[in-house]
Amino acid sequence: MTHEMEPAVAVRGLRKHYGEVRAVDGVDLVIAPGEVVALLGPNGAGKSTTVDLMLGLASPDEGEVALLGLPPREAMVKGGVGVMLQEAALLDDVTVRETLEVIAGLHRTPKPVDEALRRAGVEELGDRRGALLSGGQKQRVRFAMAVVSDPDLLVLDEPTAAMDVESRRDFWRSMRDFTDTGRTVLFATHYLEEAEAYADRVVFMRAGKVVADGPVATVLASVGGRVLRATVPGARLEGLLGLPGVTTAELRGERAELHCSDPDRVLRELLAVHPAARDVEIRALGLEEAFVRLTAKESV
Ligand SMILES: Nc1ncnc2c1ncn2[C@@H]1O[C@H](COP(=O)(O)OP(=O)(O)OP(=O)(O)O)[C@@H](O)[C@H]1O
Repeated sequence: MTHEMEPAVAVRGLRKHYGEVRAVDGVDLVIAPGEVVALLGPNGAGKSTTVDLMLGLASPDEGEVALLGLPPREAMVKGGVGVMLQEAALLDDVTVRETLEVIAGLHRTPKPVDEALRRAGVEELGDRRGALLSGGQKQRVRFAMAVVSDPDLLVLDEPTAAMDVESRRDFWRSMRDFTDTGRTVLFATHYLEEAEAYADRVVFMRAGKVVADGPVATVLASVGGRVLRATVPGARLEGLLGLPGVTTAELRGERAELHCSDPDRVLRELLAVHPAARDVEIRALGLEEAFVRLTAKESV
């Protein structure tokens, strides 16, 4: 592989506004070769716009992008970057194999088409025309299209959007084979469990900005994440919120859920006020809860 000394992705001060909407509002992101990074955020956070700017499909108002040390278009033309976008068209009357042959023909050192089909787990779909593919099959074929150039960097926008559970599992198995060879992957997703399972690092966006960036465990720790649950007869929400160390609290019937960073302390405080509290559980915050807390704060 080439470009080993350069970051796979280097984005600095990226901005794109559409009228009043700050779709991307000052994003910095450096991804080292070999990293698998998930881009997360609620609808409208700016993930797709960031991906489009990174790939040179839209031009930024401000900021710079380098992929594998090159301007995006140059990196793409060289075949170093594989791309899987949600809306990538598949021609109805052309077979999957023919589509892949056309794409392979655009690159200098493509993989054999059969190998790309195999990597994407769609060997049996080679002779199928685009019109006859299901939504999930189309996504797998788009993956084959993205890897046929044998790229060092793969950028995927919601790759598993139309897939059922089994297809998603197969897809990620193919992806593992790809990343095991030291390639770099950036994928945007709404499935937090995919980020948790497959990414070395998560980047959370909200309102055009990066609000958290790091390994899953580090991001969870930064959100201060422990949850203490207990059955607390006679509890009232205001009282629970007033306990020292509690950041947020919920109460359903007698079952209380307290978010905090020091659950031992909160438990002592709770028992001091509510000696009858019982069925206590303490667990770490999940990525989904961290996501809600990181992305639901006051708008910036
Ligand atoms: N071409 C455009 N013209 C005007 N506004 C746009 C355009 N593209 C994106 N936006 C706006 O920019 C913001 C960010 O959109 P973007 O599609 O990047 O978000 P996203 O995080 O990818 O969302 P989703 O999870 O729904 O795909 C949104 O408010 C969107 O409406």
